[in-house]
Amino acid sequence: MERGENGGLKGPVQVTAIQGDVTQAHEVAAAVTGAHVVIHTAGLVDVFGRASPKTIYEVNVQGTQNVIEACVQAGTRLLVYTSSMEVVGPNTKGHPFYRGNEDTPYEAVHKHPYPCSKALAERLVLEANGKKVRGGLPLVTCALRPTGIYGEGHQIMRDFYRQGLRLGGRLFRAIPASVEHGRVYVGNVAWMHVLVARELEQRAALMGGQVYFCYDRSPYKSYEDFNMEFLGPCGLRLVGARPLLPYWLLVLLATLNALLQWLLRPLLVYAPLLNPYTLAVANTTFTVSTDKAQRHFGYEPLFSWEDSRTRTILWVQASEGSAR
Ligand SMILES: NC(=O)c1ccc[n+]([C@@H]2O[C@H](COP(=O)([O-])OP(=O)(O)OC[C@H]3O[C@@H](n4cnc5c(N)ncnc54)[C@H](O)[C@@H]3O)[C@@H](O)[C@H]2O)c1
Ligand SMILES: C[C@@H](CO)CCC[C@@H](C)[C@H]1CC[C@H]2[C@@H]3[C@H](O)C=C4C[C@@H](O)CC[C@]4(C)[C@H]3CC[C@]12C
Repeated sequence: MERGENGGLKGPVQVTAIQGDVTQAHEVAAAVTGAHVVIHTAGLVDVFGRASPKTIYEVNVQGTQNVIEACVQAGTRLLVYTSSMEVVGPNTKGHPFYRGNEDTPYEAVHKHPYPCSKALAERLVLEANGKKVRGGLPLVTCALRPTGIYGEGHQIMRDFYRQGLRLGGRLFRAIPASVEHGRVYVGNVAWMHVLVARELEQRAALMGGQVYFCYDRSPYKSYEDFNMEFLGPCGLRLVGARPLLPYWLLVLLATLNALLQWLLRPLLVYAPLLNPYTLAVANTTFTVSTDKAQRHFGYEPLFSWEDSRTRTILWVQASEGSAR
């Protein structure tokens, strides 16, 4: 194997897939045994009410506890956790977080099961830093907090695309363009994980117990305007310079959806995109501006904004065939 541009090993890599459920401690233990570093990214991402709060807790919190325990038992010293921006916010009060960093004061108050579970899991991971693993050495942990991830495989982007096609090539603005929402390209999120995994051992004193926002040079825009960076070149247009529906009506629709979800629960899972929580997230400014990852472990985005945009557009276009 030779060294690549970024100093990493280049060439074929052997991957062994081990399938397992993080809620099953013995399955996690089997997967972790013999590992030098663990990147724990598994999670139940549900802000739509598809899964019960109990299931979200079991996967995201109990699952993370199982991963920590497996590291301790197996003597694995390095643990990287995929947390989320939602551990910080937007909070239930709708306070904006504008170009914030890891040290920006913010009242992180959550009620929804998903951010609550991510916050609890992140705390478990950070508190486990320094815990003795088998063999007596200390565990070194850190947490990465991506903002809204986009790129190939982004299901919600595909859903918006299909909806736009059904509506004759149009989407209708619901959120003011002035509300900025942080986004990061999936390849850069992955790259940041790889760098942390690579550097954590050497820089344990600096990086152990730390949190890092995942960021790149994607532009600051509203959720809908950002999506149009990809959906526009795929033939869709966003109608309206301002939201077409007044905010109070969106709140009413979101509340009706929540009520319907509750009423229909015994019969079926009704989980539309719009609910009071997703509306609040989409309608609250949350953007990150930081260089902590660069300072601590030399992170630079692997994919430029232009590359990230092109790759995402190509993926959306490729999904067109299956959309019709
Ligand atoms: N999508 C985002 O915008 C975003 C933003 C910030 C953080 N995150 C975090 O990134 C991680 C990956 O999210 P994603 O958006 O790729 O979601 P995803 O649903 O595509 O990936 C989650 C993965 O976890 C696996 N998983 C779920 N339950 C499991 C279980 N019980 N045992 C083992 N594996 C299980 C799924 O099979 C899936 O492969 C999650 O931890 C999520 O909280 C996502
Ligand atoms: C009101 C609609 C008009 O078009 C738009 C609704 C969009 C919402 C469904 C999404 C807006 C923001 C998204 C979330 C955000 O990007 C960050 C997240 C963090 C991550 O850990 C999980 C996914 C998510 C919660 C993401 C989910 C979808 C949105 C709420």
